[in-house]
Amino acid sequence: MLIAKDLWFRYTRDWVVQGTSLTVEPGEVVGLFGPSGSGKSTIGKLLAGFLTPTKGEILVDPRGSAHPVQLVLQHPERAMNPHWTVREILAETGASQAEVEAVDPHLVRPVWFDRFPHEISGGELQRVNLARALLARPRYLVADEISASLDAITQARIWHLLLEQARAQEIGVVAISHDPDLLAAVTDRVIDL
Ligand SMILES: Nc1ncnc2c1ncn2[C@@H]1O[C@H](COP(=O)(O)OP(=O)(O)OP(=O)(O)O)[C@@H](O)[C@H]1O
Repeated sequence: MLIAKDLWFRYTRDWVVQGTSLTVEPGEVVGLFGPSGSGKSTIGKLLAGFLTPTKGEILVDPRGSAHPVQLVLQHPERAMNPHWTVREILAETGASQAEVEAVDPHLVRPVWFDRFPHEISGGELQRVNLARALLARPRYLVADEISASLDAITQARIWHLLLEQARAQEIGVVAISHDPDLLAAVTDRVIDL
């Protein structure tokens, strides 16, 4: 279980996260909804350990994973070295070549392995980003607006692939979005900030 207990956080003087608590079960998909500036991305970064709460605590059952909570962001190109091929980007997780080549071909098409990020589309690059997060064998995945800049068909495809992997590997997912229709379609329940 991923448990956040009474989280408080501020970057400067004002509190951005004020006493948020949540739990995510293995395999559960929980939505985080709220208006712009309500602290959704900050909570995502706290859950993934990119930020440390000013008050409160986060408890994670790692179940054997060295990186139990992975964060996937909206702009994959900002999270990747543009001079690396897709193969090198996936191997950054410490995965062997055999593990990289065993990635679900529905998620990463083998013809992309030797291409650079600018040689595949934005939706395809987001699939590589997702595959990289999954190769780290997370128990929980925080998906922060991962499909916000994609067209409806690509958005549906990404979520279908993510949910399929999450179900198969019992990964708990926190889906951050300002789109209530998307959250209704992909989550088991939604926390409204
Ligand atoms: N690095 C930072 N330094 C200072 N303030 C920040 C920083 N990052 C975010 N903030 C502020 O924290 C508040 C919450 O931001 P956050 O990005 O968590 O909100 P959000 O709900 O994800 O918003 P959006 O839906 O617009 O992405 C905002 O008022 C923002 O200006």
